[in-house]
Amino acid sequence: MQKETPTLKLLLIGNSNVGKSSLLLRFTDDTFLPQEETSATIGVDFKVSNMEVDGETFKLTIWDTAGQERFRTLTSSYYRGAQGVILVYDVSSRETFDALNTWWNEVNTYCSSPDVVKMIVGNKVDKESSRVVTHQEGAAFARRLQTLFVECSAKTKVGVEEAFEELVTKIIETPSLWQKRAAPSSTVRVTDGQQSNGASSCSC
Ligand SMILES: Nc1nc2c(ncn2[C@@H]2O[C@H](COP(=O)(O)OP(=O)(O)OP(=O)(O)O)[C@@H](O)[C@H]2O)c(=O)[nH]1
Repeated sequence: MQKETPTLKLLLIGNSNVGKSSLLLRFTDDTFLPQEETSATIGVDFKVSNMEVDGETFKLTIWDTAGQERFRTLTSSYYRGAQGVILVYDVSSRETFDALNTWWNEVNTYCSSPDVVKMIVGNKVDKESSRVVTHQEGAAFARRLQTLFVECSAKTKVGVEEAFEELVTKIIETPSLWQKRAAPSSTVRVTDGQQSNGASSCSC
């Protein structure tokens, strides 16, 4: 019998305009859209990508959520089943960095499992001349919250792949997040009203 590809759910959150959709597009399609071609995310969007780690393929479903409050609906359902959450800010905007406290509280409200891997990402490092949040500040904040921390640029590509790789590697190092004890193949479980064959896991 063919082995099922483990599926991981990752979530991008953070203020509007910090570059969540751009990070996702850079990671999945290696593309960056200029300002005039981008638009605010409405509700939620997601893309699927495969990643190989130590010879094993993982299927990533990466959810891009709206930063604008008026476009955020069904918040708790975004988080359901997520194994990794990326909290994004813009290094050239103090307001987006300060808002991480609010995003952090939201994660802790909706992700009850302490195992869910969180990563803080400072985006737009290409805008070095208008940077207002230093690398040290970002790193210190992440250290205080005991999360992973990466700076990157969706525009220049710097750090983007590394961010996703580090997050996924950390998730894989936490088997409780993605491995289900092998259920007999004939077993069908019912979760949240939906049928599931026990292939993927839910942590939140
Ligand atoms: N210079 C620079 N601009 C970026 C970068 N990433 C995104 N942008 C720009 O920032 C703007 C917002 O990017 P989005 O990816 O739409 O931001 P978002 O966080 O998804 O916004 P919402 O969908 O409203 O939550 C766009 O004009 C992007 O082109 C980056 O790394 N560097």
